Amino acid sequence: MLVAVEGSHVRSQALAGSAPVTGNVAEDDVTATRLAASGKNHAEHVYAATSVAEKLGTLASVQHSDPHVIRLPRIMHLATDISGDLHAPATALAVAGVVHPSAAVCGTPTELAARVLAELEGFDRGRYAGPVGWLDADGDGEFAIALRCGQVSDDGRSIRLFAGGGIVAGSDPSEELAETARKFLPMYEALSPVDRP
Ligand SMILES: C=C(O[C@@H]1C=C(C(=O)O)C=C[C@H]1O)C(=O)O
Repeated sequence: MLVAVEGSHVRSQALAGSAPVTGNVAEDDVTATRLAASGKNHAEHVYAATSVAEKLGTLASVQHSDPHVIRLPRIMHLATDISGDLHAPATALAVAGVVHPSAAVCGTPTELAARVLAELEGFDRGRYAGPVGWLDADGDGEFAIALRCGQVSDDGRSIRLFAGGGIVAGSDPSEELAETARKFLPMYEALSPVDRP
């Protein structure tokens, strides 16, 4: 979740550092313990959490939890909850505009990382990692990052899926590729012609 604003209260959850979920609880428990103890994943996570806390810190007095593991159906992540009270009234949209893009999707420092990615990636990210959410008439609302989605071609005959991962010193290219492939699974399943109950 990128940002939620309710009155003067603001919160965010930074996710970065990943490991597979198999559905075997005992195996996943071991993986979660390893993820929480992994120096490389912790370093990656700190970049993401710090970037959110710093950006939010320009608008609010913030506090944050310790990193903890959250499990999704196919993947688990290190998560840090960040919250605070806004110094001055701001809408959820305005806060999202300040916090996005965080290091989790763009790298850090933001401007330099965005420039380097534009030079090196060799393709247009399109709507990758765009914030989506809602906003009410008072400015309260909630925005999440639309990650691991796809864009249907103009002729409606193909879809291009996007997913990525945080690369830090100590990242192993083949592991990062496997992690990125895992991030596509929900979309593959949603798009699969196989009937599911
Ligand atoms: C960059 C993506 O995901 C982000 C990167 C993660 C990671 O590298 O561990 C985990 C969660 C997201 O904050 C993506 O899915 O494209």
